[in-house]
Amino acid sequence: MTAARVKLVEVGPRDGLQNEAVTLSVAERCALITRLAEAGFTTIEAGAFVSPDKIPQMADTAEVLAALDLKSPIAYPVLVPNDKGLCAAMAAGAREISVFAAASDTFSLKNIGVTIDDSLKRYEPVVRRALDAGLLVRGYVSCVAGCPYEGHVDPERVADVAGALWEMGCDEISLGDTIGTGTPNTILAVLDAVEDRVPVAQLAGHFHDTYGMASANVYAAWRAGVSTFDGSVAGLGGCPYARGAAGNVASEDLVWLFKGLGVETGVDLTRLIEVAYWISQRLGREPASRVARALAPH
Ligand SMILES: CC(C)(COP(=O)([O-])OP(=O)([O-])OC[C@H]1O[C@@H](n2cnc3c(N)ncnc32)[C@H](O)[C@@H]1OP(=O)([O-])[O-])[C@@H](O)C(=O)NCCC(=O)NCCSC(=O)C[C@@](C)(O)CC(=O)[O-]
Repeated sequence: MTAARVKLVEVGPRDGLQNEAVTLSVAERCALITRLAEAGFTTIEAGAFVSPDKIPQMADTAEVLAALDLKSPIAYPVLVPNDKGLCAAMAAGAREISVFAAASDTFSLKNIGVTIDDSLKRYEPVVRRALDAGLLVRGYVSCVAGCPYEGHVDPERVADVAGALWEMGCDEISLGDTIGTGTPNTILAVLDAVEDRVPVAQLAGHFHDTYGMASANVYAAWRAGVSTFDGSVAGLGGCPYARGAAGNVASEDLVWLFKGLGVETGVDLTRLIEVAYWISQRLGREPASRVARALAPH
């Protein structure tokens, strides 16, 4: 059953900016978030409470949250890797957090310094505490269609990690094709395995566009019943622990794709493209999205 309305999660201010060479100021990060909200996004990933030594672009996420209206209907989730991150997120007033695991041990070790099993043990009390405090919790699984270090990833491994996060109480599980090697068949095999453990309505597709397959993967996942998709304005970003990985599917591509399918997103494409050009100029790059380039503002 395909959804007539999809939820688009704008991850540019986190996943996008975390891998850009230019580190933006808090004011610029807030301006980006505000413009994305004005374009119609209702969920905007606002930052990450991770080590500033590892990801300097996400330093001062508490200051970003302090400048946002956290009581507005717009959700501003933040990444949290451990209890220290949760404490900081809660102190900053976050109402939604995301924990992030992987389906590859090597990637997990490079990204967060622990194996998959140890990460799940670490997340269990973090998720419980966040839920007890009334926060919403998303669980990410990286490398669902391939790992930059280990290559092939077994869909059953993805299902085990997604299932473990779901059983911890996560409200939503986002399946990350971190290096963008997936094609529709790969993604459908992953969904097939994961759906035995997590209801499809609670899944999100998080596809990077390294090989230009992200929109095809979104379409396949939507046809398979997924109705939440992550995207990044202008296709910003990548992952610091996956060298060569391109950014997320551009949010402009998502809006264009779903517009063509007659599916409601709530996002104004013209305003979004203005934001794509504004942030790209600030970062000294071109928007990665061909939709944005085709519809470039004069
Ligand atoms: C996970 C850690 C923190 C472990 O880092 P660690 O070094 O193993 O942790 P530690 O406990 O040994 O602590 C070392 C230092 O980090 C500090 N520290 C410890 N925790 C925190 C924290 N929460 N916030 C701030 N500082 C922290 C801690 O206080 C200490 O400081 P020191 O005493 O040396 O001054 C580190 O490896 C880290 O921050 N890694 C960055 C992970 C990251 O942000 N990756 C990118 C996001 S994931 C992604 O992009 C994929 C995704 C989600 O988009 C989906 C997809 O596309 O696949």
